[in-house]
Amino acid sequence: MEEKIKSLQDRLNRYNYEYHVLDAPTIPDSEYDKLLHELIALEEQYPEYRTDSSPTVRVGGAVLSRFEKVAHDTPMLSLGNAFNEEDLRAFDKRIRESVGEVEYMCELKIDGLAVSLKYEAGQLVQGATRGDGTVGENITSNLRTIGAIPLSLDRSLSFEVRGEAYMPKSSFEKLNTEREKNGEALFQNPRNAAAGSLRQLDPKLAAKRNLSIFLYSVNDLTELEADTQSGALDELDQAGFKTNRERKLVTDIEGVLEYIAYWEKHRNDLEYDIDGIVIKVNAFNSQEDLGFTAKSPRWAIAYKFPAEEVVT
Ligand SMILES: NC(=O)c1cnc(N)c2cc(Br)sc12
Repeated sequence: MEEKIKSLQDRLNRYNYEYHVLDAPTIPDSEYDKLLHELIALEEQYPEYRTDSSPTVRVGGAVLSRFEKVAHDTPMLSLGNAFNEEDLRAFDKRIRESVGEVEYMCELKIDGLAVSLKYEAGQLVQGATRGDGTVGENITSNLRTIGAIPLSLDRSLSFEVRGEAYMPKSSFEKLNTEREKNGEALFQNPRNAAAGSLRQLDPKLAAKRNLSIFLYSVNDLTELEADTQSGALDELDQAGFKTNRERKLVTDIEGVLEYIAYWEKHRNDLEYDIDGIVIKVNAFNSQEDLGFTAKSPRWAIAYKFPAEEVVT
């Protein structure tokens, strides 16, 4: 019986990955639900086989009275900002004067909530908010309800990954329509809705909010072979994490400016909100040479889109 339960758990975790990470389900939702209920019944009968990484425990957990504070192993820093081409060229000049010619990794700046996920031997052991950058809140039970977050990895990796939890625009519209019907206050934007959802003390409520996540950095690189940001993101893909596929490696600041111009024009075609572009020096050895200021990395900058005129 253990084999049957284990294989059903693995099968459902795979389907979950296809649906939430690849956005390419291979079975209809009805089939997934049928198999999930079959597994729930079997785990009721044989609770000794209900492991922490079983797909049936995504929406478990008691209702918390408050969130425990957790200290981050290394601070979750913010980024320096650039508001125009001049700022970007100044950033590029400073980089090149310091470490010579570099490649840049361009990534969309997701308008959500920065979170940290910790894995030990391939198991998700902790999920936390950024908080003040040094101390965050333990919201593991809420983050476990996000389908795009793997509860266990195929490889027995022990590391911390960081990313941005967000609410897709379509889920935001649906949520506000429902809240309007129930006479509840509306959320101003998907970012506030995502933050409000992850602050729910009852994970069953968070589970209903259809949140997702893009992972974009690994905190301790010992477990990875990659020596560039581009390589690290590809390894996160292979490890089963959802990363943002619009990323682009460019060879100079002209490439950065082209990427920014493209997404300034096409950002509304995305299924999620972005508030800018993150530009990073791609090579980790150059990142190490450049280091950090007290507040942010010297090897990255956030280009902020001009605030959109609100059409009243
Ligand atoms: N791709 C990235 O690095 C990225 C995307 N979206 C964001 N909101 C942030 C914030 C920091 Br700090 S980095 C980053």
